[in-house]
Amino acid sequence: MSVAVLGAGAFGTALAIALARHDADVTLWARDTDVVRLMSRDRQNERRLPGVRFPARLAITSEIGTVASEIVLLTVPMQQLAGFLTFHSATLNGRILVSCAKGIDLATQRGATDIISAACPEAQIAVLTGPSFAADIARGLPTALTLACRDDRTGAALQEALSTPVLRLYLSSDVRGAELGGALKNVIAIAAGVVVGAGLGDSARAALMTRGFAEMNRLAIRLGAQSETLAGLSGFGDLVLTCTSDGSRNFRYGRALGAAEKFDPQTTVEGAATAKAVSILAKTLDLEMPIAAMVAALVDRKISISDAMSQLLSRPLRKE
Ligand SMILES: NC(=O)C1=CN([C@@H]2O[C@H](COP(=O)(O)OP(=O)(O)OC[C@H]3O[C@@H](n4cnc5c(N)ncnc54)[C@H](OP(=O)(O)O)[C@@H]3O)[C@@H](O)[C@H]2O)C=CC1
Ligand SMILES: O=C(CO)COP(=O)(O)O
Repeated sequence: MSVAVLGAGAFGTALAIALARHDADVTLWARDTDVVRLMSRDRQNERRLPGVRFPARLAITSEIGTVASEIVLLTVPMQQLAGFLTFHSATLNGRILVSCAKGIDLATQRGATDIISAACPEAQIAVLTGPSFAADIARGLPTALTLACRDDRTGAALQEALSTPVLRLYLSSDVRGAELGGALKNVIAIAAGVVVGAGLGDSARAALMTRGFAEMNRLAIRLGAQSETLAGLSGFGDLVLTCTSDGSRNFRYGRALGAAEKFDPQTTVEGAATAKAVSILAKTLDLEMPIAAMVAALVDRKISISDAMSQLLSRPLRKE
């Protein structure tokens, strides 16, 4: 079995390592020839996933045209996905494309699978998502993810091809629910970080996670997702992980906002743009998404932390 992973960030590198360790022929593609040269020389991704050696079956390339695998994992960040596909759709059309990005495109307010199917209409599309830090996958720690695909046979084949003894994939046909769970939990993770950074305590964080989960469901179900999917690994599972762990960049970013501390602007924080996309969607769909609106306003520095909190706390009392 051969798999290509396009995008040599932390997640793409970790998946490539995990699959190559488990006897797959894996090609990891990066756009930058210097990065490819260094990874080939050092047999590790020093910048994005330092300290984890590449298995022998992991090949590295900057030549996307030489990538022959039928199964292709797309691991570039969400806000770069549409631009990436503009360049590479001819190469990728007709293959099995597995979306691994967690976000909503700000320019179009569309999820990854809609962006992929618009660029590559002949491709078969799946979503791989769930609670999984790149560092954990790369270390071979046990991880469980959702593999969502509308076509049952392709989904089952991908589940088989991409599972390893420590990377367990659960199959779903709810592509919309899987991609929205992964996208929306990042927004709530930023808000959870804000609560912790502002010193509001763990009880407030638990309340925010719970109300955030209700908000995730509200939007996702309106967009055609199934509530069972949101309650699974791709929604609730990933929400728990990213709202409670320092390993999450979204959580750390929110915590820095809440504590008025600096944060490295080069870090990938998918929830920031996604919160803005969600706020636009909420207006269009006439949905109440107060936590996403608060995160969007905080990201753009349109509101102070204390004003954000008092706005949330002064909302009318209502039934749960
Ligand atoms: N890290 C994690 O633990 C997890 C991440 N994810 C998801 O995976 C996605 C990627 O995240 P992650 O790997 O962590 O991100 P990183 O910040 O580690 O790396 C981003 C990578 O994307 C590459 N990239 C950016 N734009 C383009 C482009 N236009 N064409 C080609 N490559 C590009 C960058 O290349 P360059 O260095 O040249 O800029 C870099 O290698 C996100 O949606 C994230 O939510 C999902 C689960 C876990
Ligand atoms: O999605 C992730 C874990 O499942 C990674 O979260 P961060 O992007 O917040 O680091």
